[in-house]
Amino acid sequence: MALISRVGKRLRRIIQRPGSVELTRYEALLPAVEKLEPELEKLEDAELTERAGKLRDAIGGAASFTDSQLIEICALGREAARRKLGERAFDVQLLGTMGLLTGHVVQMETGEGKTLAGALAGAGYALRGRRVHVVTVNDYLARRDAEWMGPVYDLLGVTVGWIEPAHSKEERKEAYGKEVTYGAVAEIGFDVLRDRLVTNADDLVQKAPEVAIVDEADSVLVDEARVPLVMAGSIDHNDADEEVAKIVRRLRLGLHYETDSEGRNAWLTSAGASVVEKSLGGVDLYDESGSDRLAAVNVALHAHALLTRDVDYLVRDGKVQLINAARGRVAELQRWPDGLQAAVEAKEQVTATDRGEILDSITVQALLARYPEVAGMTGTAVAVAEQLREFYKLEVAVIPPNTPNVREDQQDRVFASPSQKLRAIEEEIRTVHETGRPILVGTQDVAESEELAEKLAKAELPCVVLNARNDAEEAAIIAEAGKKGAVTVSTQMAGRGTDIRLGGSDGTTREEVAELGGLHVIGTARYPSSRLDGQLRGRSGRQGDPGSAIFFASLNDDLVLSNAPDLPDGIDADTETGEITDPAAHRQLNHAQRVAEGVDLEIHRNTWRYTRLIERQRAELLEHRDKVLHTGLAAEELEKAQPEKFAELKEKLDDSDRLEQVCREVRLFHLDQLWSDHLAYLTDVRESIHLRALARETPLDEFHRAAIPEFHKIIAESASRAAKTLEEAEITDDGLDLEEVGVRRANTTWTYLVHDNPFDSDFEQTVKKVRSMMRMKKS
Ligand SMILES: Nc1ncnc2c1ncn2[C@@H]1O[C@H](COP(=O)(O)OP(=O)(O)OP(=O)(O)O)[C@@H](O)[C@H]1O
Repeated sequence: MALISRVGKRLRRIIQRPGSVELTRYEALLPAVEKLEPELEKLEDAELTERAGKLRDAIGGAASFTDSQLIEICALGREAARRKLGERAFDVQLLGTMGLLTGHVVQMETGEGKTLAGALAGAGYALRGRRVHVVTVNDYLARRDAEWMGPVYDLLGVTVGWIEPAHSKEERKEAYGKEVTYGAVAEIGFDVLRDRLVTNADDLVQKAPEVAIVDEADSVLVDEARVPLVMAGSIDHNDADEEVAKIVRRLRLGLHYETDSEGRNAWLTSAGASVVEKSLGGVDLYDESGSDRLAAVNVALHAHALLTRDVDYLVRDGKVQLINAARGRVAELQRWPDGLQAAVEAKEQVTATDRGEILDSITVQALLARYPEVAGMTGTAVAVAEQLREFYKLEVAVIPPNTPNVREDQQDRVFASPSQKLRAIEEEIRTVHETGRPILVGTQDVAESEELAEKLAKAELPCVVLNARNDAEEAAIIAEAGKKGAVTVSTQMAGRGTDIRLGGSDGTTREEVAELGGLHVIGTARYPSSRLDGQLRGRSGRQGDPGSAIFFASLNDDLVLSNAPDLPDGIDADTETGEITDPAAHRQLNHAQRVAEGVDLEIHRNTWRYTRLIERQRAELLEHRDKVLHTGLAAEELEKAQPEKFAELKEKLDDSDRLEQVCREVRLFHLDQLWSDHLAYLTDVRESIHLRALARETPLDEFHRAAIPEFHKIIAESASRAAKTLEEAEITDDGLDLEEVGVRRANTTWTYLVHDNPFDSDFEQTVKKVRSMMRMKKS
């Protein structure tokens, strides 16, 4: 017995990956959940709802769940799902639900039923009296999951809603009024930003945040964490310098400009600078008067030299559309910072989009930090366990699969050059295709997927391409990707949430395809993150299906060149095929990926250090703004500052609510304006700190020194500006003529996400530092 328990413990340690929480506590509750089943099965629907209501009465307002409450929630949830979806929640799904209810990020493999596990947790939190937001990665999933799980919530007596971009303010208010609200992360964030600008408390759509359950948690909490969501306003137009774009287009790499090996920076050589100066009519770019022009040239050069069409962006419908590298999809709503966006638009000669003053912004990380309780679910959390702990204080719980994964993950094949690698990939596709097994090839970008498809067509190996350009056909392509003989070439798009069923949509040849060995996945290069590799592999072997996966790589792939270019000596390649079997080559490849991941983490850390100060300032400001919004503070202050004019206004309006509202609008106008100016100032400081860093000052300290005193002026300044407005504005029948004194809010506002800001902070230094640190560690 003792031996069995020792072996069991050891086995558990192996299964229980490092960095994950013990599941024993939850597993021990499963028998009790099962025991309740016959009793609950006998209840009428109404009785089941009533029982959930009793649980609500017992636990409403509690700070956490006791074991018996977890048991009751799981038992009621399992029964509700069985009745309403015809799906009795598996034990592993209930482990996921319990992990979520205790504030963890649960790792459940693809296709294991996270949607239901998340919904039962949503219902559990709601019964404890918490308002829940289930945060999804896109609008489609928000609606799909809310509608799909709606009947389960309903039976448990919990109200549910969702938000999507087309929703009106009223519809949003209603959706946020439900106990559980599903919404895409961007949409929830935009509502937060819009709420921050209302001048009348009745216009608020959200209530205070309480619980967030984040779907695809690694993607949202880590990959997209530093992406700012922006709310902009005003009406001016973007004037990209087309003349500069035209000049820069003629410049040649090596002669007129250089780039660093990571492709992050580009700069003019002296020959390049003199060509530009001459073309601009003999200006001196480097004297004081030329600095605007120099900035425009630098941005245009960045757009020209470092951003590549069909890799970083597409040009579709006369618009520049950014590609999200991690997902391989068009990044809806995203744009680069203004200058760069305009420069790329000028480079591609498409109509410039509007530019606006940033009214407010929030990063995804700061958005989630607002929730006192956060939990998440994803197929790949362990690889980012450290970051989840560091940035969110979240622990990972690894839930075992319901059916064991039997996919065969084959050893990478490494080649000396990309062309030798490509030849081997073609050969692999041909060999496997001849067996009839379906094949999914994952490429790094749109351009590569198209080149490969062309090459395969020439070799009489027809394939279907799925990339950001034809994302509308995604569902149809994926539906048939598991058919016998199918060859699908896809960018990272097929990485997440895509369900490739063996045998294709009708499933008639499922058994035959399974017998052949299932789906074979081929990666054409390792991704900059092992999680992306894992997601591609995960397309095969879903829910116990047979399948296999293999990655091809070359020591001249971008990943290696950018992150670990110094190869150890004495690595030999096969003279004919270029294949390298030396384990040192594999080590180099893994090392390059670890460096890339390290760089990414360091950038995340660095961005967070800056944003943290801004977030603290924002929180302080919002506290004050809330007071102005909900009380008569503005009126009191203005009465004190301008008693005579205030008395005049009071007499005219003869309605204290109206009087308070007029004062509030004036005061909030100035407060919001000052905050927007402050944000612009902080951006300037951050950019100029780059130069100060060269003067050996610590950039972050410098940033704080510049940012803190300016912030402390805002509240007092907004009060004194409001007093001045009251003094100067003419009193009219319905208040003050504010337009006349320039108090006019932006008449159009819009929201977008900023794509990784390449000019951010001390980016380059960070990258170099991490890279050399990683090299030192290795040697
Ligand atoms: N307990 C269950 N019994 C039977 N089928 C289930 C059960 N739970 C989930 N399913 C089914 O499994 C499929 C996958 O579920 P779901 O989409 O929630 O998986 P997932 O974990 O979110 O996958 P992905 O990571 O690919 O998004 C669905 O068709 C769902 O109906």
